[in-house]
Amino acid sequence: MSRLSALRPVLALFWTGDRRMLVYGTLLSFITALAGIALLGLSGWFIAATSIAGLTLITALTFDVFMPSAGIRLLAIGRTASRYGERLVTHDATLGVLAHLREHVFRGFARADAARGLAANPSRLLFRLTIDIDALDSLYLRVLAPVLVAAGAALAIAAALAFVHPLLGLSSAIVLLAAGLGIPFLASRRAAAFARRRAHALEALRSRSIDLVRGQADLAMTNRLGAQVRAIEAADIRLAQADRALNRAEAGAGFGLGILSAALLAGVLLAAAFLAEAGTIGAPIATFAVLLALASLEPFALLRRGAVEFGRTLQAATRLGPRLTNRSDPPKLGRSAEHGMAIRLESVSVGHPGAARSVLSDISVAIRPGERIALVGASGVGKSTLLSLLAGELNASSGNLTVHPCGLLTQRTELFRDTLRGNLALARPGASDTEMISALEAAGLASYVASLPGGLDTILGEGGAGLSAGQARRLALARLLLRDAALWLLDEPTEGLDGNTARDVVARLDERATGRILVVATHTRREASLADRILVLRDGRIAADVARGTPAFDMELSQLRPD
Ligand SMILES: Nc1ncnc2c1ncn2[C@@H]1O[C@H](COP(=O)(O)OP(=O)(O)OP(=O)(O)O)[C@@H](O)[C@H]1O
Repeated sequence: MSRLSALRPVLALFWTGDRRMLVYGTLLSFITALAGIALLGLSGWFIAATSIAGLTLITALTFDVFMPSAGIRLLAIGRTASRYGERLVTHDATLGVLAHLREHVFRGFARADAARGLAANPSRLLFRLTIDIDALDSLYLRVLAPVLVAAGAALAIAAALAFVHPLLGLSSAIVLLAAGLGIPFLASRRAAAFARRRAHALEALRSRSIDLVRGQADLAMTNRLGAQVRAIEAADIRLAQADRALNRAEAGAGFGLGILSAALLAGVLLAAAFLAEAGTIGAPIATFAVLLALASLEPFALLRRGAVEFGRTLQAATRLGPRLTNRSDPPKLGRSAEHGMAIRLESVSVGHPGAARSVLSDISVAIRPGERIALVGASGVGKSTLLSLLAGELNASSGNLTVHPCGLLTQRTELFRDTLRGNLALARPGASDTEMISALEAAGLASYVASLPGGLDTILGEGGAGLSAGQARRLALARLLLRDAALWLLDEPTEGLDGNTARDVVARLDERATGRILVVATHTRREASLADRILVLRDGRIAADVARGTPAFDMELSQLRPD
């Protein structure tokens, strides 16, 4: 039961989406199933009734062939039309639901706490957004709608058989509902572990294959190619074993439903023969009852696939559920963002989520508009953490914070598989080519881009592949320069650039940063020379705060890495 409760957020999302389409789809499926069953029953009755009517002249002349044959034609055409409509509506509804779901999952993963967790395992997002969401399409198409349709059809058949004889109706209702739903239920329990195993094997197969392709050179150098290939083969074998087990479970459910169908048919046949013998019903009604019984299990047969996939569906719902609830990020403590105001931190402490202690404690500092700050200190002291706090990526655990909207250049350059233009436009969607080229110039990359045949339309590979590390860094810098933010936060902006380019970039930054607040985390003299104030971090606190023009400033500068 607790596992079933994992479906709640998914079902709630289905319901808040376009539920009309889901309801129409189910109704159309129900009409299609009913029309098929009624067609068989009415045809059987009609054939039997016409042949009996033909035995004597009077009945042959008086028997109305038109109404039943019109009914048969109506049912045949109606079934075709409703099947067409059902396919259209149910698939449209499913695609709509999946799109809705994908958006919610993505929003869930975009929350700061989840995004940080994902950074450690990016393939997880890919799997959640692809195979987990796809696994949920069977919830409506193969489980919810077919269960409702099969149960509804069973009740309708039982009601029709109750007209033949009440006991026949009651017993068929019990058999159809108990065994028709029970067999797929048992199949789903039998298959659940295999369905989950299949999903794990598929993820392992995909991620190991990606590792093989991406890390081919490293694997070859360390003589691990063979081991990686064997790991892929092992995942493939597990996948095939799970597939075989699932196929067996599905075949078993099919076999069970086949036996049930034969047993029900035999039972109704015997009952109809008994009732006909007793004179309670005639041959046409007996034929009608037998053919209804013949068709009654058809809607249940559609449950087989959904039943064996149900374990996977539950697993996907369990994984995605926490991302679907409407929790927002925790409020940012004492944070206000007002234009024209300086940055102000009052007794602020900050740490990384899940870490035992704060990285920075009880920090107080005020930064005036237009001021340029260099953050210096030993590696791991918390410079990047302070930038993340100012950028709003981390929350303060205590204290008050006033900060501007900002542009942030982190140590890890995030570039996307897109054109250079697309990568730059992330910073300012409406930016013109001239503005982009000017930003590239300021970042020292314009002449390289001009030398490319595609110019700004050149497509980058995943993660900026196609650019050297230094070029990628300059492109990220150009993207920052395009952002017209009052505050620029730069984390070691010229790391990885050669001396000449780095000096050039610092000079251009100096020019472009006029009028903005600049906070640069750095280990080098050339970057710190941009600043008119140096904050020295030590042991989680600000150990020194020195202004340009003082001997202390020159001393701090001299202790930094020379260019
Ligand atoms: N995502 C994270 N989760 C947990 N702890 C982290 C995380 N990122 C950094 N830390 C820890 O926070 C502390 C400060 O790290 P931070 O990156 O801010 O240092 P830094 O001064 O910028 O170092 P560097 O000069 O090497 O870039 C370190 O002890 C580090 O281990």
